[in-house]
Formats: sequence, structure tokens, C-alpha cells
Amino acid sequence: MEVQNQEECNRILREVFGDSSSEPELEEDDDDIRTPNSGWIKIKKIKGLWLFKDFLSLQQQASLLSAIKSEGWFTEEEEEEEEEEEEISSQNQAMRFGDLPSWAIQLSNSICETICFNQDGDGDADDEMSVFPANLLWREPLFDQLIANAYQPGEGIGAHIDLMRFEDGIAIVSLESECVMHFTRLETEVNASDCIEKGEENEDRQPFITKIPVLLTPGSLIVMSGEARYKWKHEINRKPGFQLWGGQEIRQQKRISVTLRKLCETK
Ligand SMILES: O=C(O)CCC(=O)C(=O)O
Ligand SMILES: [Fe+2]
Repeated sequence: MEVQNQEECNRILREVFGDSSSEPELEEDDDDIRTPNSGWIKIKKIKGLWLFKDFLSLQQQASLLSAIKSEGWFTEEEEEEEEEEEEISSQNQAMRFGDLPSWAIQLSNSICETICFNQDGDGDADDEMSVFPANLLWREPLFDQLIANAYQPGEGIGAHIDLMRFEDGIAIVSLESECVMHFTRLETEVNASDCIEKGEENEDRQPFITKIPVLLTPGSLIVMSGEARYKWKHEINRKPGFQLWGGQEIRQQKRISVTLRKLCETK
């Protein structure tokens, strides 16, 4: 999209989607930094990881879900067939490469706008208060690959770093139900049964484990770049005992996520 069309596009997006910049709830980790006049929260312990809790309003979430449904993905009939055919895992994921559907382009533009709103100055790559380094933000297109994942209660995704065939700069939008995503630094990789964030009270002198929980509520957006994308694995473990937030186990429901990424140029 040409830059001069950006403002016009943003205006249309605001008209269609409204202004979703409502004040987020109090964050549990006091260390995290809220940016003034925007809903972005910088997850301080993970360089390059940002959360925008109320990225999509309820109405926008419903529109996005119906757009996903109109693609024919994750419909109930499909799920029944899946159960018969025992192909649940492959049918719980849908991908698009290259030309994204118009709703995904709108979503991508809306993400771009929300990031730009927070960006001050030149968005220098070394500026830790920039949600995305400038080189990522101004690439064209911002994203050209989308993956939608549907998770039934108890289902999650194992610890991983996204494939290197994708560039830096990844965005994930959550829908339908909340979950805790755990981030583990590469050099401190641990088993899922290891405890979370062993800190000062580490009496057994075990190696320090950094496993950071981030709550992804419906309508929230996280973006990862740099260290968050390359040096931390992310996972969603929805087995009993892992979806804890504020000391309480989260009530699980179906969850859908939309991940947007950019494929690396092939040489
Ligand atoms: O479902 C999510 O929130 C994460 C999905 C993910 O990490 C991926 O598709 O690589
Ligand atoms: Fe991922």
C-alpha cells in the first residue's frame, strides 16, 4: 500500500472496526511497562515481546470469527467429519500464503496502524520502546502468510520457535477463549513438568529457569521481534495444571488464533 493511501485506509478501518484503544485491565506483572496513551504493554522480561490486550472489540472479534467461518474453516460440520475420520489435528489448522483474504489484509493494516500509533521518532531498531523496528514496520507487505489454529479444551501447541523460513516480526491475535502462553529462553530449555520461574527461592541450587507466562485474552494481540522471536520458545500447554493465572486455573473453552508472518524472500 502506498504511504499516502495509509491515512485514508486507517480512516476506513476506524469506521469499519471502530476505535479499539480502550484502557487495558491491570497487568499482573508490575515489571511490565505500559506505554502512555496507548494500550501496548511491553513484556519487560522478554525483549521484543509486546501485548495489546484490547486490540479487537467484541464486535470486531465476532466479525473476524465470522470471516474465518466463511472461509469454511473449523465449522461444526467439519469437526464432526474430522471426528469420524480421526484427522482432528490437521483439520485444526488452516494456512494462506501470498495473497491474503481481504479480512486478513484489514487485520494486518489494523495491526500496522496500532503499532504506528505507539511508534515515536524514527522507530530505530535499537529503540527498545518501539513495538516493531522500523525496517519491519515499513516492509511491503507487512505480512503475507497467515495461519489459523483452533484448539479444543486441553489442546495446545508445544514449545517452538517459528520456522526460519519466516522473517522476523510475528503477530498473533487470540479469539474465543483466553490462555496462558509460556515463553522459555533457549539456553534454559526445560521439560513441561519443570516449575515456572525458579527464582531467589531456588534452594536446591538447580539451574535458573526462565519461563514467563503471558495471558492472551480474546481480542488481544501479541507481537514478537528480535529476541522474542529468535531466542525464546513459545508454547501453550492446556493440560490440567498449566493454565494458571493469578493462582487460578483458567476455565478452558475452544480457542482460535490467527498468526500473521512474512515469508523470507527466496533467492
Ligand atoms: O495459537 C497461538 O496463539 C500460537 C500459534 C503459534 O505459535 C504458531 O502457529 O506458530
Ligand atoms: Fe509459533
